[in-house]
Amino acid sequence: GKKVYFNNPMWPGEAHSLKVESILFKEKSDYQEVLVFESSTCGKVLVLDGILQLTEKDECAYQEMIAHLPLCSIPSPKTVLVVGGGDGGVLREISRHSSVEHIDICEIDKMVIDVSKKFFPELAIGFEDPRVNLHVGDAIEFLRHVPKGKYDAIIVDSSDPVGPAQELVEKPFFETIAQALRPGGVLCNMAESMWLHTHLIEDMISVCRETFKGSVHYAWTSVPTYPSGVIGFLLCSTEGPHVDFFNPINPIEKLDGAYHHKRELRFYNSEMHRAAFTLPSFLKREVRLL
Ligand SMILES: NCCCN[C@H]1CC[C@H](N)CC1
Repeated sequence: GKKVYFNNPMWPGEAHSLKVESILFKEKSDYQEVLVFESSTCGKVLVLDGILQLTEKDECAYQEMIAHLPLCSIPSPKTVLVVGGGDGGVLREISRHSSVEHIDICEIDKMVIDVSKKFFPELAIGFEDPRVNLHVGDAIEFLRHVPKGKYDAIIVDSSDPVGPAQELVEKPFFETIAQALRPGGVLCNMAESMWLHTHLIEDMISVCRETFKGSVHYAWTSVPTYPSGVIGFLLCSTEGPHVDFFNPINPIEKLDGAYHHKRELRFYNSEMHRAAFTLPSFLKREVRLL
């Protein structure tokens, strides 16, 4: 029959295509168009406003890295906040940490949560953890009412800074994150592709260097279906007890919860953690990490 392909916009003039078997869901929420389709090669795919968010095949890389890079960098994370992350995948990973007692998640679009529960049960299982407190709303508003120094770790699992997530890369937002973290607390923020967004990364790093007086580092990993096949993370710590992001003080291998929800880790381990912070020379120069 007719070949139907979804084209994920990579950068002007570039796109990554996935063959579509069938469309499973397509509706507009109050914030964006939500699309789910069955692909020929990567399982089910979640798309928001035409931009690929995750596929069943490689979501493990993104969700495991964005959750364990921060949580394995501090001795005993207890309180965690997730900004975005409405598909539940990051929650699934956080719940591997038995030291965690309280998880807040602030997702602006309830349709993303409902769609994930229906089509991505292996991710939405994260919402079943009794430590999870769901807040549906704007994270900027949510963070305004958070007591100073409440969280050990904050994970910003956002979509691209266009549309609903635009404000999540601006300085005021990072300032509210810093005040919500305890001394020596950590932020892990999705930070785009080193091949496509070096100026955005440069801007984010300079804002974070002004805002987080501990340390600021860029890490990256392979997610084949993301633009250019890689995605980055900004790891920041507030002033206080030193955080050595390069050597996990709380290695996942020693956690009993490493095997959780009857699901083993598929991607993250302590070697991948260390490797994630090694950077190509062009990036070191671009973001003045030389
Ligand atoms: N929990 C999955 C969220 C995915 N985050 C983003 C999707 C769009 C990409 N260009 C960047 C990561």
